[in-house]
Amino acid sequence: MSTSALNLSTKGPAGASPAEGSAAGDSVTKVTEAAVGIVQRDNGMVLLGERPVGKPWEGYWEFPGGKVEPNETPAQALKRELQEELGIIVTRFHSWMTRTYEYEARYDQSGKLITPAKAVKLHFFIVVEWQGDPVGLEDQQLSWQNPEKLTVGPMLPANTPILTALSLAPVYAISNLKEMGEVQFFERLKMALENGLMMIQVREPDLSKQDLMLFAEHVIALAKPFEAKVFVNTDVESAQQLNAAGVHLSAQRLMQLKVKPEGLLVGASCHNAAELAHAKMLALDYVTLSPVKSTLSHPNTAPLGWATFNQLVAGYSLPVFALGGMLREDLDPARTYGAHGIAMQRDVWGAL
Ligand SMILES: Nc1nc2c([nH]c(=O)n2[C@@H]2O[C@H](COP(=O)(O)OP(=O)(O)OP(=O)(O)O)[C@@H](O)[C@H]2O)c(=O)[nH]1
Ligand SMILES: [Mg+2]
Repeated sequence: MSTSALNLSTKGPAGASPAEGSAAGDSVTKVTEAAVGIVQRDNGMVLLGERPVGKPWEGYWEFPGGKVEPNETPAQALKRELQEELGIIVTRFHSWMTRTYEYEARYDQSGKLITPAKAVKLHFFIVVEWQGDPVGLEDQQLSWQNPEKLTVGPMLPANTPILTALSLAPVYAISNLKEMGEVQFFERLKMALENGLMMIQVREPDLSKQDLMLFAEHVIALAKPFEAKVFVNTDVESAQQLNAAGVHLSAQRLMQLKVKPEGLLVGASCHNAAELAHAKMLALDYVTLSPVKSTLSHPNTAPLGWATFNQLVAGYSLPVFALGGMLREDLDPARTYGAHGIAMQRDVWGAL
């Protein structure tokens, strides 16, 4: 059934009392915990399923998964749900983000309650290896989708930021004009783009404002045919003026920001729990967390190490790029410690 045709409203009609009572509809007393699997192929395509008829939000598309049962960890729930719903055995996965979402009650035009208000805490996992071919064992339709160009819908409303997060590639390159010089930098950038680099940050604190704008313009022009995203480490207005995919805020700019700007992606540099909490409150699109290892860029800062990194990002709601002394081979370990990906200023330009 197509739910989009129902003309649903999230509020009861003015003056009408919902047939099943507003107490049942509006009050959220407990939080439902669920484990959700982003089953992802090497080419980035993810598996979506349509919620079956008879379930709340039937007809909406979601990632496979379901409720965490008592005495079960979210990871155990993930494995069980994916076996029950898809018939696959999950063999390798990373815990990714944890987000809470409050669904408002929905009523039809006569005021009858369709789905009650509900709070969910979703534990997302990226599933990278599994046995068997996924089959819709609950009569749900399945579809492999490019998260940036969905051809099915509507998606469950909680999942919009999840799709944005999935549009951020796991390898994030930071410009290094100072050490490489212009000729080598642009040569390596072109090579990297041809080899699949999709996320670039222009970060050149030593350039004048005017030179930074010119440099960023050039990087954006080169990245465009590859649909690679360029984030500029500057103020929001300058990034908007450049028509960059996003802005990357320093920790200082982050802590001064009160509301997330609209119209571009927004990421920020974090180094501690307070900065992570502020980025979460603003619902930014991603953060970097550094320095994980000791790094040439910040020789006097003590590295966090993977254990502290892991503690800081456990249960966090935004995608986190590990930064600081990262090598390309750190991507896998970074993901096992809860990172979305890794950001690099040096190794990425040499190894591609
Ligand atoms: N599986 C799944 N659930 C999601 C997603 N996004 C989201 O808000 N949810 C919410 O998380 C909860 C998970 O529930 P589910 O309906 O899949 O649970 P389940 O498989 O255990 O179903 P059952 O209770 O009918 O046996 C629901 O409240 C659902 O609305 C998503 O992408 N995938
Ligand atoms: Mg389910």
